[in-house]
Amino acid sequence: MKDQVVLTGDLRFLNLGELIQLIGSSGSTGVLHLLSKYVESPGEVYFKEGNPVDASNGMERGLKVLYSFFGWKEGEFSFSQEPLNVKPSIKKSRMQIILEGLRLLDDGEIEVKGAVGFEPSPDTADGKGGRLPVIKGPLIDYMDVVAEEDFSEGQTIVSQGRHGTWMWVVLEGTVNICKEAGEEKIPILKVGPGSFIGSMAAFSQQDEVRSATAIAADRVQLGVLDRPRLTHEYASLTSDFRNLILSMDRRLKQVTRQAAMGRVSPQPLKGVPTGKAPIIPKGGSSARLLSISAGNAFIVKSMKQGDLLLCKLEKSDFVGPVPFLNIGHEPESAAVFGTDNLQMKELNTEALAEEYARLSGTLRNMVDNCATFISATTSILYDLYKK
Ligand SMILES: Nc1ncnc2c1ncn2[C@@H]1O[C@@H]2COP(=O)(O)O[C@H]2[C@H]1O
Repeated sequence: MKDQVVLTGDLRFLNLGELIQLIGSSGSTGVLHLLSKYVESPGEVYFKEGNPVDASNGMERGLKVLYSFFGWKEGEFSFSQEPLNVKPSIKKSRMQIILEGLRLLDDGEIEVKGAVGFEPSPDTADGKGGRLPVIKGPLIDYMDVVAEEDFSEGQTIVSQGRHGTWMWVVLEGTVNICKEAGEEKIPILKVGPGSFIGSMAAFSQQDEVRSATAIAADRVQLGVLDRPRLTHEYASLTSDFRNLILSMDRRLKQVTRQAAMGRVSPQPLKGVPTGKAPIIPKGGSSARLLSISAGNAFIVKSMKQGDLLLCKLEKSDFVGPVPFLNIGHEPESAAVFGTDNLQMKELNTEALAEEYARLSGTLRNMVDNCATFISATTSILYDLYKK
């Protein structure tokens, strides 16, 4: 493969977090070159299939160097697709890196290189302030946008508990995603252009209950998606792929519920068979992708503060790494425990990867976006639990 520069630009317009998301959504392998007149040597971030695996600046390498690039507020970048010749030293998921990088920057732990200072922290949906990252989706495929809708700041787009199956892609502006608990609206995430609103479970159901409330944080333009076309495409997928989509949707709902509870008080795990050996240990490199046919599995993150249950899985849910998605759970950052009656069958990851590659742009973006939401919400959950 010949080295090929596929993306160049100015860091004032696309920051490192956005670049990582962009390169991540294209699944590219190559090197991101950074140049800043405020730093002596150029920086490099090495991407393997869309994930940063190493970074270098002068003689220094690794995750700390990658975080330092979040402080490069001015400069130029170029990304070239090329084969990699580095030993991966970074194991964190894209979203964990972005969230941690932004947090370190906000906390003043990363030196800002350039004339631009800190951006003010955006307010949260409840007006109490605090930092919520904005999650952007992959580049929008306008093929499936059938209409546009405008919302003004503070307007509710969907309300938790209401029924509805419409789906949108954010074209412009930012949307606050909140969980409602009694009178309280608990902010979970902000989502920006390219992100989707509306659960993918609606593909398999005539009726769906909204799992959260979405409120326009500023002037928002949404693209209404061609649900009949997307539902038709969904129906044409293999049952394994449909189950994968539904299972991701359930994971997102569970971690979101956990994150909302975590804001009230951290919930330690109950009733999880952690006394037994895990069926997938954290970091286990030989983990396969499995589907549950009976019993339950529990995804558990072990932290200094104690074990944290991320989700409880049941029949038809997948367990183990999905090679083409990064949700930041097992095996790289969490372990899996199973009940005694747990039965699983192995999934054909090659066939699933081929099916993923054949998806329409919009459906693939929705799947990727859901994975990013899971990973981002899980990172928020970790942060809450640490406090
Ligand atoms: N943790 C989350 N991160 C991002 N978006 C979410 C999250 N939880 C819920 N949502 C969105 O909020 C929407 C509420 O309605 P739905 O359940 O149809 O679909 C939901 C998702 O699109």
